[in-house]
Amino acid sequence: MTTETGARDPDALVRRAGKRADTRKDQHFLVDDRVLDRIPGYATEAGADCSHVLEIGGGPGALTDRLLAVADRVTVVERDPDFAAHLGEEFAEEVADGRLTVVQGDALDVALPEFTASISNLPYGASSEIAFRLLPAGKPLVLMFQREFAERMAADPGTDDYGRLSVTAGHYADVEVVETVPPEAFDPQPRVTSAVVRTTPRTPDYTVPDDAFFMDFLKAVFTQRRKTMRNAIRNTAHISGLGDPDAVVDAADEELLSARAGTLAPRDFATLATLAYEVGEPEA
Ligand SMILES: C[S@@+](CC[C@H](N)C(=O)[O-])C[C@H]1O[C@@H](n2cnc3c(N)ncnc32)[C@H](O)[C@@H]1O
Repeated sequence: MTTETGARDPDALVRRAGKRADTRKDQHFLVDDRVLDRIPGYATEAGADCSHVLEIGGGPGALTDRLLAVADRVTVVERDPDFAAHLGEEFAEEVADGRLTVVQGDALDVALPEFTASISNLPYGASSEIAFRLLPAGKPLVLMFQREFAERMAADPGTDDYGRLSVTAGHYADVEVVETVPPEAFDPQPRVTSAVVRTTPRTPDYTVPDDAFFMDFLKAVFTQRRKTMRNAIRNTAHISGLGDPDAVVDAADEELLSARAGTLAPRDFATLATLAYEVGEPEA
């Protein structure tokens, strides 16, 4: 059974999978054809290279089917063994001709293939960890998240939503929310609204001293987002691991020190983190 666009009917896919969704395993399946049909377009309209698309969390395969229509090759990672087996059977032809590879495993643990783009309706419970596994690959991503998470990821400095998540995501890519998706588009329906985010990789026009230290520094200063950076750097040395935060404050620019974390741009954090790394005696 297919829809008007020739894609496989999502409800029929759920039936053929022969298994009820388990919401404790983050199984909320997209069943709205219009949303399913639009998602791959967010990648293609931005010129993403779809020669090898990675999908995390294939479930019954409605999005997998749409991805196979735009990609030369798809790899899908699915943790649930029953859904992974279903994907192999439902798309046996594509598996046989090498266009689809099904990997049964946890997207946080399995070795990910070299991919040119990832398009996924992520499991809510692990969406942040999975996104930050994908972002450093420097490829275009189209990912579905909970709306609040998506908005924080895409937020600009000075807005309420702006935080560590916005800076870390913005360090790797330009981030935009391209669509919000209501609970009714899923079966079973989640309690929250979702949103599709598109990330376009970018090479920052600044450097950071060390990725891990940069992330620790951000985590630390955003625990005191309403304090001036002068106080935030001093008060959070136990989190950032700085042995001598006063040396950082003595060396830094007054303009950056008197600003609050919620208003600084990623390059400002990079400037301060570089200084902290050089003179603040970070833990080895
Ligand atoms: C929100 S559903 C999306 C399913 C399908 N792509 C869709 O759009 O209807 C998330 C899927 O991810 C799977 N999943 C959950 N945690 C996972 C993990 N850590 N690694 C890989 N797959 C996971 C679930 O079994 C489920 O099939």
